[in-house]
Amino acid sequence: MSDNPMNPWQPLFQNVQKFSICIQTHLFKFIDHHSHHPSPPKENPLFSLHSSTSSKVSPINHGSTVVHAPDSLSNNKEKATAPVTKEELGRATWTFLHTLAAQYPEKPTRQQKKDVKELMAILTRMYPCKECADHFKEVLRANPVQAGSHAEFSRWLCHAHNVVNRSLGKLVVPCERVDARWGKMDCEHRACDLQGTTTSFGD
Ligand SMILES: Cc1cc2nc3c(=O)[nH]c(=O)nc-3n(C[C@H](O)[C@H](O)[C@H](O)COP(=O)(O)OP(=O)(O)OC[C@H]3O[C@@H](n4cnc5c(N)ncnc54)[C@H](O)[C@@H]3O)c2cc1C
Repeated sequence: MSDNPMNPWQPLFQNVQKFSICIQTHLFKFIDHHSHHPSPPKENPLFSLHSSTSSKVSPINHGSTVVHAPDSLSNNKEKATAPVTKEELGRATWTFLHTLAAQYPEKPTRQQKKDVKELMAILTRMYPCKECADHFKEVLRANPVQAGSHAEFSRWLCHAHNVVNRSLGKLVVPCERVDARWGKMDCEHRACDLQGTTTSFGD
């Protein structure tokens, strides 16, 4: 396709590309925060959707829309497709879970309480490390999920994480200080906060 100004798909491609850059900026912010990575690329997104071709990118898919990847990525397939380790997966999952706990409302709805319990149960069935999933099932059996409030759920999760830590010979974390380690996501106008009930009846 060429850069035809009359192309009716052009606004869509531009929006998708803006979205892609936005996601990558937040992703890089996160990585930067944790590993002092250099600042995010501003004009060279990991993937870009164009209605035209460029000499600096290689198409990796053909069709009505061409998806381009930077040469550095398309020439280095091994790196791009390298599987994550059990440790990397574990760190990413704990980050997700503790961040969820940090944002879990003080007064969760009945549905939110049900959802976190279900989420933990799903981990015991679908976590992509069977040994870990089986182990977590035992952890949950001995320590049923407590999700009546933010404080209760974040302490419970910290305790469950410590049970896993102990079994792996790792240091345990004092759970009364868990809020100092994990906070809410840094979103403008608290746009990432989960909403809970403002009243205490009904649960
Ligand atoms: C549900 C689940 C079950 C797992 N089961 C197994 C298993 O059976 N066998 C196995 O080999 N691996 C398992 N893992 C992976 C393992 O727990 C670690 O994630 C992995 O070994 C990497 O450890 P890490 O030392 O980098 O820190 P992680 O344990 O991944 O912790 C990440 C960060 O969380 C913080 N943290 C540590 N403990 C706590 C706590 N109690 N409360 C709050 N924050 C804390 C620390 O800052 C730490 O750097 C499991 C992971 C998950 C999510």
